Amino acid sequence: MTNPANVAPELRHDPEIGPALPDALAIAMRGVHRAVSELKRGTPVLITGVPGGAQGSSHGTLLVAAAETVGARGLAELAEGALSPPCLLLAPVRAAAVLQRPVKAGLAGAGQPGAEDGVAALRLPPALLQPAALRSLADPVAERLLPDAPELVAPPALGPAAIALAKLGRLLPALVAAPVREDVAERLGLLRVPAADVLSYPATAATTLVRVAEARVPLEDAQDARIVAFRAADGGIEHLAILVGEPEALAARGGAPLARAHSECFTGDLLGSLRCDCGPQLRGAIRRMAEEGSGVLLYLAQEGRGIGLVNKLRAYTLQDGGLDTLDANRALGYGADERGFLVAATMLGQLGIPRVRLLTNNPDKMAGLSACGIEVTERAAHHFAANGVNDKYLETKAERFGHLLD
Ligand SMILES: Nc1nc2c(ncn2[C@@H]2O[C@H](COP(=O)(O)OP(=O)(O)OP(=O)(O)O)[C@@H](O)[C@H]2O)c(=O)[nH]1
Ligand SMILES: [Zn+2]
Repeated sequence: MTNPANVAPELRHDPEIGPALPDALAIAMRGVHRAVSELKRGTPVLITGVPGGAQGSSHGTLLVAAAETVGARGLAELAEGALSPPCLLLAPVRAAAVLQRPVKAGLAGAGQPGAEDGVAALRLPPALLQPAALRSLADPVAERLLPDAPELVAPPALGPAAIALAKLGRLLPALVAAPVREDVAERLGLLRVPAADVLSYPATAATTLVRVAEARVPLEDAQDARIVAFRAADGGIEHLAILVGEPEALAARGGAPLARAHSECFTGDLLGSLRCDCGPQLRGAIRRMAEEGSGVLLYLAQEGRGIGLVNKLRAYTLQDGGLDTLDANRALGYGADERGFLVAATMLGQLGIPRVRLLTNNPDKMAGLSACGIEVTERAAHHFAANGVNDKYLETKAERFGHLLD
């Protein structure tokens, strides 16, 4: 079941050939994908269109480059294409850390998707317009003494879309930005991406998932298991469903199979990291489904609660410095939890499983799946004993994320 609000009415899925994507949607997704790639390789891009403003005019276009990746060439292009001196876009919490004083949240774009806390902008003195200084401004792990103090300026209207684009690339949400000289942008062949396409990308990718492959994979803990792979229509990130027994048959009879929406954790699931409880939760869920005879585990490509593995490693370093798991995410400029539930709901819908008993301690997962059209008939608690390393992590989940303890 998908959230009808997020599905274009003319969009239909054919399991044989994939989704029949309207051209406009396909072009929009491709454009966002390309823009993310440009940012990751340090190339500036243009974000177009102020909501309710002068669409397509140079005032409605923002030239941006990711602070984390931009090098000398990218900065030279940015300087050449900028109509006025560039500023640095940051999450307000990161700006406050740089300035060492409180910064009011919601300076621009508060309430827009992808920018829940708004955006702050810092004026960049010339000494800070170089790659190492920008990385240091962007990254709390790479902080060092700066030669010149930046100051707050009014953020551009397209700031939230710029931050959202960096987050899609799992980059630090920090971008050098300036209004653009259209003639220079044209000459440099810089890519343009509409802000609206960036902001709607997560919902579009989630609702255009298709089943692309499936195989029987007997597991140590569940002999009768299959893996079904799902891929977004733009060829983006892939998600897996691990089916134990025949949960679809149970669902077809009106039953609610055991289900778990498990976010990928490379360190915990694969390496047995003691910092979290993901490994025991993954294997424990599969064991429980095997004991019961059936169940479905959605293995979601949402590493680090949606901030990606690289940022999760940064968050771990911040946690070693004293922050908890929630504040570490925030210090990086990310939200405490960046995951959405539309992907999981779409997968369940396509598997023909509209109602589930959900293995989780996280009330947000139940509410999120319900909001996307999946009926959660019951919560099945999913606790594992602390291991001496993850004790504080589990405490934080209970105290600050509201995870249920029973
Ligand atoms: N950012 C960040 N992510 C973490 C940290 N520790 C674990 N994770 C990630 O958190 C996710 C764990 O998610 P889940 O176990 O599915 O969900 P949950 O919110 O704990 O809820 P449950 O269903 O009760 O387990 C994985 O993507 C991990 O990579 C951390 O310290 N920081
Ligand atoms: Zn983990």
